Amino acid sequence: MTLYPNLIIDALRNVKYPGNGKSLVDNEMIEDDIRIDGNKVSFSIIFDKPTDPFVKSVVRSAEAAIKAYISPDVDIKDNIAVKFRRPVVEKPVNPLPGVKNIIGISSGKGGVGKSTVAANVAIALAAKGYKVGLLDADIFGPSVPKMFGVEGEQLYMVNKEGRDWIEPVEKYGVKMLSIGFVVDKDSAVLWRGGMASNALKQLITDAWWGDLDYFLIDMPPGTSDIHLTLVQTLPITGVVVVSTPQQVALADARKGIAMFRGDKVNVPILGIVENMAWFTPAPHPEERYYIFGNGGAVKLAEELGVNLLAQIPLVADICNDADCGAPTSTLLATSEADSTNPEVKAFSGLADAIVEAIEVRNITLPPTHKVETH
Ligand SMILES: Nc1ncnc2c1ncn2[C@@H]1O[C@H](COP(=O)(O)OP(=O)(O)OP(=O)(O)O)[C@@H](O)[C@H]1O
Repeated sequence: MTLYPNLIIDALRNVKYPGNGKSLVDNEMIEDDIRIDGNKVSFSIIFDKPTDPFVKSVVRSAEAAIKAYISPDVDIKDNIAVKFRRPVVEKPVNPLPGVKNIIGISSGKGGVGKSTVAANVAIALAAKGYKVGLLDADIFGPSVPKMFGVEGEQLYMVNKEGRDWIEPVEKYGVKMLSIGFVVDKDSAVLWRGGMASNALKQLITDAWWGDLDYFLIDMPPGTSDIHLTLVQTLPITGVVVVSTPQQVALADARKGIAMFRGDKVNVPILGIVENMAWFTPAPHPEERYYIFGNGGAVKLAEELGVNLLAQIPLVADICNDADCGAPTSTLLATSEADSTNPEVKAFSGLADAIVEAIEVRNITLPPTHKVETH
């Protein structure tokens, strides 16, 4: 009887691993250490983990297959060694080592102006001289590219440190990427959770964000798998919650805050922004009409013990400027800057309030940790 390794392999093709019904060979469970010495054959079978319930039965089936398909004279009994794949220990790495502060911009409810606030704050911070990044993670309505006038922008790669990275689009001094660049706007919401999460992770970890003072993330409204992905991918320094004065919006903001404050997530709340706090007609800048209610956000902030970072008026120009691809805060960086313009002042004041809240948070609280997956 002449024995050779392929004969052994062919016999083992008949042994199925009960865990998935595929053969030991297809599962790459046969170690490349087959030894033949006369009639004596030895080799190793590799299992994922020592707790695998099929170790014994698989070894017995392999012995039987070799005797059945080659010859009963093969000396195989007790010659099969069992090995286990080494567990892959993931080192906790900081995916954005050059980023000092990561700020989530969130809302309990859609349509309250979260993206408008994120875009204007990012641009205001850049106008004040900070290095700023903005990630539009709102898979339900990625609106930041439109607000920056870069819809349909082609993404480029940049080679740094020996590999290719996605290069964020830079406009108004802000480095920006949007889930809208990689997912068709109308179908994003139909993506299976895992696909959207993976695309988002790529925009965080495979992009060359470089050194940033503030990395803002426009989160989807409410609570979703995407929130979980974000807190598992990044140590978020703090969250800004945007709400309108309506009771329904405030109730949802309260739920959002509870999620971030929960034991499992544990991300500090930097404060609440009350958007569309009142309506001021352009010809009468001193007048305020509280069309969505008055005082609700102030009360909620007090009750939950968080800052009310700013009250932003409802002004047609805020909407028009964003629709035209040049959010109101771009005026801060131009000679058109008008210190009496209430909406420009409101966003500038909000940017200052966020800088201050981050400073206080960094002094009073330990760094946030990514939420670990088990
Ligand atoms: N203070 C404001 N004054 C006037 N219009 C505003 C103001 N804030 C936001 N808007 C307008 O309201 C609409 C919704 O804003 P935006 O897209 O920022 O909301 P959102 O909370 O991000 O919504 P979604 O969660 O659905 O993405 C936009 O047309 C925007 O221009």
